[in-house]
Amino acid sequence: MVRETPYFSYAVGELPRGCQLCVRGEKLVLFTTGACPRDCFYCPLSEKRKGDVVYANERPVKTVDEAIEEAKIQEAKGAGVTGGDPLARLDRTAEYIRALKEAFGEGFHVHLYTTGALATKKALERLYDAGLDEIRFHPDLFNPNSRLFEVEIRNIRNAFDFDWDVGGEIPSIPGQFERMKWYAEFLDKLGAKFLNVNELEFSETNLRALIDRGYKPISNESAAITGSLELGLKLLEWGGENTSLSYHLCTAKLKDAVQLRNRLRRMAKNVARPYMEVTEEGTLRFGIAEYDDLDELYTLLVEGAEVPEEWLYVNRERGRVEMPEGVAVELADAIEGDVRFFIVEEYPTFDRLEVERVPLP
Ligand SMILES: C[S@@+](CC[C@H](N)C(=O)[O-])C[C@H]1O[C@@H](n2cnc3c(N)ncnc32)[C@H](O)[C@@H]1O
Ligand code: SF4
Repeated sequence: MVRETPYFSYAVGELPRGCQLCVRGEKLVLFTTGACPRDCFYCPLSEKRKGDVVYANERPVKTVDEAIEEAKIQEAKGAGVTGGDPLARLDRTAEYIRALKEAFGEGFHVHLYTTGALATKKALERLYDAGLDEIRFHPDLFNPNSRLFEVEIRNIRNAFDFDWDVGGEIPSIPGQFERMKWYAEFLDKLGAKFLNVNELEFSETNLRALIDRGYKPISNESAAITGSLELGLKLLEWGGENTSLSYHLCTAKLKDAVQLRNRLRRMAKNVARPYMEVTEEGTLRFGIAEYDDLDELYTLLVEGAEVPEEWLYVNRERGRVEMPEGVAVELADAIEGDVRFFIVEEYPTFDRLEVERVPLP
């Protein structure tokens, strides 16, 4: 019953539509607020994202138009609306969903993650009217002292009044099999479509709390927590036999090696300048030269070394001149003095995260 997918994940039944697009890197990640009524010990949000901030992928946005522009760069076919709890800023969340649907058409698939704490019938109606296609609930299952759990569970029922896909999405927390099973049965009785289970991962902000509870990363190279994947698989095996839900066990490796890589590749082809090479990984690879005086450096390269101007780009923000990799290699050999040459690899994301820097001799 449980099958391994081509994306390093596991499934019972069909993948939710939101996941089908996400694994191909076709979902814009729209973070509409860091505000959240909960305080989960495993919360992965960075300090920066815990505020009332809006991001489209890695890009901080102030307007709907900026989010639409980001979706265009990615050639996104849908969006996953996340947070925080997007319902904590309902007006803004509904505005962004509506605007994306208007800009890209009805077929642009939008799914949303929520705690359920604020999912009144009225709030859900607003999201439905804005065009939301799929909703995923993550109630406070693993907190025995929860103030919100009862309300969240009651609110989930409200979602079945609308013609959209309803499911659950929870992390797989070692030691919590009974709670996970309980939630699967609850969703099944309501007639939900799916339950997604995430392999538990640590981040900078939750590592201490996870270690204090006895959880450990599986290795130095991975953010995944020991035992989470195995427990998720056990739930899928049980669920496949005992419920009619579809299940998707989403692994740390899927997020890293498949979803992110595919999204980067889609973006890279649209942001690469002519002197940049797009790698298999979806990163941008090119050469750079650094020197205190960029104008002097530019003149040296054009007049002294006779590099065609169209191969050079003066990036003042980053304090460097950019060029094709091969040109940097040749110049590093030919030019003596204080100019420093490197080959760099960067993400094609708004923040242009540098992932590799090799100095040229
Ligand atoms: C990152 S959250 C975003 C929406 C909302 N903040 C929430 O927690 O539901 C999306 C999903 O990630 C999962 N999740 C939360 N913390 C996690 C962690 N530390 N590792 C892996 N998955 C996690 C939950 O299953 C949640 O449904
Ligand atoms: S519901 Fe999500 S954002 Fe809110 S505290 Fe839990 S993990 Fe963090």
